Parts: sequence; structure tokens; C-alpha cells
Amino acid sequence: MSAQREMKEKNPWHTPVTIIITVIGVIAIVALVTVAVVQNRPLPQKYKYGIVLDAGSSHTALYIYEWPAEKDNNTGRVEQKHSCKVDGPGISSYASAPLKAGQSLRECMQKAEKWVPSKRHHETPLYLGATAGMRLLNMVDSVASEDVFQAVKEALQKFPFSYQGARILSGQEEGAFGWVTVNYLDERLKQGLETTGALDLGGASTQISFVSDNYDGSESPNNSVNFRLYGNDYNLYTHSFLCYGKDQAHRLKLAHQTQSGPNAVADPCSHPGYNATKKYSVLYDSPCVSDRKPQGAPATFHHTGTGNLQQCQEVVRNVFNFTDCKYSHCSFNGVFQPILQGGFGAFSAYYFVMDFLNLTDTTVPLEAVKEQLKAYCATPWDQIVQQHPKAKLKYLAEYCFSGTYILSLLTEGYNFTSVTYSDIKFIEKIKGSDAGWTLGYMLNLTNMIPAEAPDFPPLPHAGYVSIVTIIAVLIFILFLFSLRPLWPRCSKQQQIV
Ligand SMILES: Nc1nc2c(ncn2[C@@H]2O[C@H](COP(=O)(O)OP(=O)(O)OP(=O)(O)O)[C@@H](O)[C@H]2O)c(=O)[nH]1
Repeated sequence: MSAQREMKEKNPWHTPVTIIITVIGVIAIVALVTVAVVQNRPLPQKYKYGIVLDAGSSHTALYIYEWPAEKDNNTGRVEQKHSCKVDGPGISSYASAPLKAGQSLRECMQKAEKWVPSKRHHETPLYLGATAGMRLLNMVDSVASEDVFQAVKEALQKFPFSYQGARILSGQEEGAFGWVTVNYLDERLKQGLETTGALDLGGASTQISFVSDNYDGSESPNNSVNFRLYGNDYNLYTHSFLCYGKDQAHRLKLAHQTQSGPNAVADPCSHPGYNATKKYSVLYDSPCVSDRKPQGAPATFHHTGTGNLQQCQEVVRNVFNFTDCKYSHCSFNGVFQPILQGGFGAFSAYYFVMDFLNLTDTTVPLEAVKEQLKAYCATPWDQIVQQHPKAKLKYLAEYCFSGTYILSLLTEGYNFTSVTYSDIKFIEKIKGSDAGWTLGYMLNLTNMIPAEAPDFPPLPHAGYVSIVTIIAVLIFILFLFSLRPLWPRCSKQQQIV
């Protein structure tokens, strides 16, 4: 028995050398993984900001964009964080009281001061871009346009942001930056995917922009804009039709209906029972129609509605000129347009109007869309007002016209067919950011879209840590194998001490 008690199993793992080596190995691996994780841990996110004011013909809107501070180097995604609609009309309406144009921006700018962290104020670029309203004002009264800009600049410079200037965008810029916005937000540019065309319907102008294999810029070079973005070349077709925004097109139509200066206009684009007294001086107070003002017309006319879609389509057709075209293909008014290609995003008033009319689903056949619009236009005005107690009367009175105009512009103007109509998507926002020219404008001015594709690290952070961990574990297993001679035999030989 005592001899038995003296018998001890000697486990080779329990030799001091093996234990020390194992402990050191484990510590080394834990240290390696810890260093890798800590070193590569994402830092708390910091953001940068940019502000763009869209001074449109109908109103001004402020947009605040945000992007990760350490990814200024063109790899971070820029997103719209806030927007603010300025109360009152567009800045071009303040031609006779320019100071008020500046004052009108104050409320939204004060909100912007709160939304952007104060330590970022001084480095946040602030841009104001004016579109068709100011283009028109500048055409008729360049001094008034300058005065409005002066007042706006002085108002904006009082805020602590990095003011980068206020200017009128050309129609071409407005179209091209709208296209950049849509394709940037959809990540089509970064991924080099086929791009989406952009259809923008404003109050005073409308833009169409798309890439077509049939267009290299040689025919009608004025419609061509070239971009190199993320390593890809784009030859963009773009055109802006001044006076063909929704509000000015409405004037064009009424100008056509009041050519002879009548006392009353029975309008098929207004609902039956609609009745308003309008001033000739107000209707013709726009360079889009001023030269057509009828001589000897009374001061006012009665505008009544008959609500007839077919007749409305005929009246609307009159605002376009389809006869002259010196190019291979034209849209309208003798303007070149290549063959339509790909999908299109239609935003601004395209969306407001079609959304109100419940017609944003373009998989619904065009004929069915027209039937729905026909029924809407024929609905008596008092019923329309009753059904939409919260809607602005100004908008409500024009949805029948606006819907008809949009269908006419798309099909007769731009040549979308009942088949290609479904290539259009009526959109308001993409991934939380409004579709419009402002984001594209800021990305361009801040050089945030590189001409060449940026170099990405070969692995993302999580992938890097996983690989380091796996390799460390493998090393440890190999290490254990290297100690095989010290492993206990399978037969579990007992050693007698
Ligand atoms: N129904 C409806 N219409 C709107 C709304 N907001 C703006 N509009 C109208 O839609 C049209 C286009 O608006 P915007 O895209 O802001 O156009 P804008 O920038 O003023 O005009 P441009 O200078 O021509 O670009 C105008 O006729 C506006 O009066 C809305 O919320 N609902």
C-alpha cells in the first residue's frame, strides 16, 4: 500500500517550463489582439457641415448637410440633416424692397446657428444660389437684381458661418447639379452604375438632364456638360426651359387664353364652379408674358372653370412650339434633345403635384392616369375645397392645370411614351435628402466628389480585427503542436517516482 501511495502520475504538461511558455504565449496573444483592437477602434464620430440656400422663384429654402469630419477626403457620405422653408415669397419678389429679402432669411439662419454645433460655425461654408426667379428679374431689371443680392449678402454675412457668396445659377448648372444630387444619393456615381436622369419642375423654369449613348455633345454643344467623377467620364445632356416652370407655364396658358383681352375666361383647366377676379396687370407682370399683354384690355377679368381635361390638354399644348426643329431630334421650342435613355427621377413640383393627385405610381398605365385626372378636373370646386380643408387655395386651384401640364410636358414635350412613362419615378427625397440642385452644388464647390476613385483601405476595421484574431489563434494552436513531444502518451503510462 505504501509503495502504491508513493506512485504518482507525472503529467508532462505540469513541468514548470511548459507552464511558463504557455502562460507567456497566452499573454502575448491577448496583448496582440488588444493592441489591434484598441489601435483600430473607431474614434468618436465628428462631423462637418455645409449650408446651401436655394433662392427659388416661389420661395427660399435652407439646407444643412453633414458628413464625417475624418472623411472629408471624399469617401464619406454627405447627408441632409435639416431644412428650413423661408416664410414668404422668393427673393426676386422683393425687387421694390430689397432689404426685406435679407430680413426674410433671418429666421431660418437663426435655426441654422442652433443646428450646427457652435465650434463648427466658423468653418461651415454658406452658399446662396438663386434660380429662375432671379434670372428673370436680372433680365428685366439688373439694378434691382443687384440690390436684392446686396441686401441678401449683407444679411448672410452677419451670421458666424463661412460665407462663400450668393449668385445666380445658370439653367445648365441647375440641371447638372440636380443630376449630380440624384446620382450621388443613389450611390450610382461611386459605383460607376448606369445613371438616372433628372427632371426638375420649379416655379419659373424646368430642367431635364440625362446621359444618352446617342449624345456626345457634338450636336447642340450648349446642352453638353462633361464630368469626371470617381474615375468615370460622363457626357451629360441638360436643358433648362426658362418660363416653363409650373407658375410661369400657368401664366403662358392664361396669356394665350386672354390674347384678345376679354372680360371673362372660361377655363377648362379649372374646376366647375371656380370663380375669381384677376388683374391683367398682375398676370402680365412677368417677362415670360409681358410682351403679349393685350392692348386696351380692361383692368380685370373673371376667371371661371369648366373642368374638362381634353380641352385643358388642348389649351396647354399652346404653350409649346412643336413645329421648328433644326436638329435630328427636338423636345419643344426648337431645342435639341437626344433620344431618352434609362430611368428618370422627377422631383420638386413634379412630386408635389403628382403626390397630391395620388398619381406617383408610374406602373399605372398612362391612359388610366389620364382617366383619373379627368375625373379630378371635372370635380366641382366647392367639393375640392371641402375635401382638402388644409390645402393652400393657391395650390388647390391649380392642381388640375398642373397635372395636365406635367403629363403634356413629359409626353408631348420630352417624348416619353406610354411605355417609357414607367421609367419615371416621382421622388421627393432619396435616403432622407431632398432631390434638387443644392447638394450637387455644394459637393462641387467643396470638391467633395473626386475625379478619380479614392483608394480604400484593403480591409474594413472589423475585417482587420477578425483576421488578426484568427491568425493569433492559429499561431497559438501551432505553438501547442510544437510542444507535442511533451504531450502525454495515449497509453497514459504511469511513471513511478
Ligand atoms: N403643391 C405644392 N406645391 C409646392 C409646394 N412647395 C412648393 N410648391 C410649388 O411647386 C413649384 C416648384 O417649387 P420649387 O421647386 O420650390 O421651385 P422654385 O425653386 O421656387 O422655382 P425655380 O426658381 O423655377 O427653380 C412652385 O410653383 C411652388 O409654388 C408644396 O409643398 N406643395
